[in-house]
Amino acid sequence: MVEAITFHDAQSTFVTLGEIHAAAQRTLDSSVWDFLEGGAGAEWTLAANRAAVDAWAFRPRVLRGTAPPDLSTTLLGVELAMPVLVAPFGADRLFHPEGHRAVTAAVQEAGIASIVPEAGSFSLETLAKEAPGAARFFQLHALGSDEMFLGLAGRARDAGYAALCVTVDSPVDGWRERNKTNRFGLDTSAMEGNHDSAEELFGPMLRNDEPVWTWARLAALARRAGMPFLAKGVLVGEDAHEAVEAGACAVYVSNHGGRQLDGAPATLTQLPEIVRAVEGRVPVIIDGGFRRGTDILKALALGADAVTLGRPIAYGLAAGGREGVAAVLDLLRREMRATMTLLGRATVADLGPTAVQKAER
Ligand SMILES: Cc1cc2nc3c(=O)[nH]c(=O)nc-3n(C[C@H](O)[C@H](O)[C@H](O)COP(=O)(O)O)c2cc1C
Ligand SMILES: CC(C)CC(=O)C(=O)O
Repeated sequence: MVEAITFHDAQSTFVTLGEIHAAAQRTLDSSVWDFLEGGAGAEWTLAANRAAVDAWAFRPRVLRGTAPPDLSTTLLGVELAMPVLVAPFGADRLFHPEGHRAVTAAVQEAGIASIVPEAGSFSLETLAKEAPGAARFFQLHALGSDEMFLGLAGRARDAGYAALCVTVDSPVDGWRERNKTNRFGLDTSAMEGNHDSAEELFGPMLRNDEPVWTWARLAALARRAGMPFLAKGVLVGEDAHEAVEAGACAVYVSNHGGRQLDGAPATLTQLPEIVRAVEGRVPVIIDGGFRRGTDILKALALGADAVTLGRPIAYGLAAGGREGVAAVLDLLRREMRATMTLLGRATVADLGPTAVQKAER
C-alpha cells in the first residue's frame, strides 16, 4: 500500500505564511497590530506595493535539465544562504519580549543577515555579541546631530558591523492615521536599546524643525566614521545617482513599507529605473510588500540583488518568537527553491528580465 504523502511541514506549527500572519494578529493588541500593519495617509502606497508585485507574471522554462536550485549569494562581502535580508524595524519588544534577540538568532541559523535598527529594544553590541553572523548591518537615520551619528557609527564599526544602512526617507514621521485614531502611545522603552532616551532620535523627527540633511553631509560623516553605507529609501533614478556619487556602497529601494510618504510609487515599479541609474556600480536591494517566495524571485528577475522583508519577520516574531521567525524564513526558502525549479532556473544569477513579463488579467 502506498502511504499518504503529506504536504504539510512537520518542522513547525505553521505550515503557511498566511497562518503566521493570522497568529500574529491574534497575539497582538489591536493598536499594536495597527502600528505594525498600517501605512501613512490613505495607505495608497501600502496597497501599491502589493499591486506592483501582482502586476508581474513568470516566464517559466521547462525541460531545461538544470541542477537542483542554489539560492545562495554574496552581498557586500556577506554570504547569504538566500538573497533575503531582514529589514530594520524598531520598537521590536512590542511584538515579543525577546524582540531582535529572537530575530537575529533565527536569522543566524538561516544563514542570512539582519539590518539591526537604531530604534530597537536591544543594543547593537548585544545583538552583535549574541549573533555575530546575523548582525552585519546597522541602520541609523540621516537625522539629528553629527555627534549622534558619529557616535552610533563608531559603535557599529567597533562591534564588527560590515556597513551602515542610512535611512534617508524619514526626516519627519509619516502621517499615520491608524495610530492617531487609536491614540496610540508608543512605549519609548522599546526603542532605547541604542539611545539614552528616545527623545534624542524622535525629538527632531516629531518637531520637524531642523534643516533636512544633504547627501554631502551624509557622505562627509560616513567618511569620518570610516564605514561604508547603504542608502535606504531611494525611489527615483536621480537620487540613486546622487547616492552612488555620495559614495553609497548599495542603493536600497524603499518607501518604508508605505509608512512615510503616502502617494510615493510602489518600489517594484521603480526598480528598473533605479537599476538603470546605478549602471551596475553598486548592488541594489529592495523592500515593500514582498510576502512570499514568488514575490522575492520577481524582484530578483527585475534586477534586485537581494530583497528585504519587514512586516513578515515581525509577524513571525509576534506569532512565535525565535521559532516564529525561523518558520517564516524556512517557508520562504522552501517556496523559493520549488519555484526556481518550476522556472527552470538553477541559480539566482540565472534570474533576469526574461524570467518575467507584465501580467494580463
Ligand atoms: C513596525 C515597523 C517598524 C519600522 N521601523 C523602522 C526603523 O526604525 N527604521 C527604518 O529605516 N525602517 C523601519 N521600518 C521600515 C522597514 O525597514 C521596511 O522598509 C518596511 O517594513 C518594508 O516593507 P514590508 O513591511 O512590506 O516588508 C519599520 C517598519 C515596520 C513595519
Ligand atoms: C521605531 C518606530 C517608531 C519606527 C517606525 O514605525 C518606522 O520607521 O516605520
